[in-house]
Amino acid sequence: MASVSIPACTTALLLDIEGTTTPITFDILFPYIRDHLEDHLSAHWEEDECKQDVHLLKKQMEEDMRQNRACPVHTVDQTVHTDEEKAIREVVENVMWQMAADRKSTALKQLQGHMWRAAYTSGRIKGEIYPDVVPSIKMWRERGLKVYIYSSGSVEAQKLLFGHSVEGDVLDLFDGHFDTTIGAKVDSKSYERIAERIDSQPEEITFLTDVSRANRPHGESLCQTVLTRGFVVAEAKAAEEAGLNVLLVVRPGNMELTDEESAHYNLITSFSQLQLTGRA
Ligand SMILES: CSCCC(=O)C(=O)COP(=O)(O)O
Ligand SMILES: [Mg+2]
Repeated sequence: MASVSIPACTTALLLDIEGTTTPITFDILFPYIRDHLEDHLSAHWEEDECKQDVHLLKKQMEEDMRQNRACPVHTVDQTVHTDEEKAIREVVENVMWQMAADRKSTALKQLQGHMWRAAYTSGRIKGEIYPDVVPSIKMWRERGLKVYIYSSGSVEAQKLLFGHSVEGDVLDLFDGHFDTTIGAKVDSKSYERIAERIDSQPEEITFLTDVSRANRPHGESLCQTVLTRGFVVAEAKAAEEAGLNVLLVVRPGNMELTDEESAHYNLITSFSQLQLTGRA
């Protein structure tokens, strides 16, 4: 395995989760949402947290409609009798649609985090982490580097995943967490804000991520992707624009890179390939 050097001025590593520290298939977490969504909404509909989640989802739907983004047309099924059942069906429909399109809206991610909480704390699910991740982070920290997470998953969901991982509670490996409340991962301003928040210059940060452009669900045209997501620029490009050093992480199941991207970015298949040149 070839090693890849990071600039000697690097003081911090910023890590994506899905496709970078954790398998992209997420074959436990996302199916859990699909299987339990309706029951979760029915059980917690009158509680403040659930009301806030639904409020945020409704604001997102309104924004999507204002932006002329494709969204589900409500086709409430005939078995639905009460206003509450109808409202729940509409939320379910919208959430399923957002998940099918792999939307990264703060509203969706907040609801998912709240739903996963009970499953993690009861031990029903555990956060997946690739085996090279924990030893590498420990080594980077021993060499004086700070390590942060920046994921579309909410900070609460991030902490649940690393706090209840297959390797136990590894939360103390991280110096901080960022999610889309600081800005979208495809917006270069988000990376500038993170640099400011961690008191670093952008060029002192190395960002490890899997996504170089918008994920396009299988069979969807580029035009559909632009309509449903409202962007085609990706997080690697946005981070680069902000002045960060970017490494693309190639893991099983990640989106295939174009020849141009493979030539442009430094690629790693394991964190253990990172070489900390010029550091004590
Ligand atoms: C934090 S666990 C859930 C991850 C998630 O919901 C997600 O969308 C991952 O996106 P990422 O930015 O880590 O690729
Ligand atoms: Mg990712």
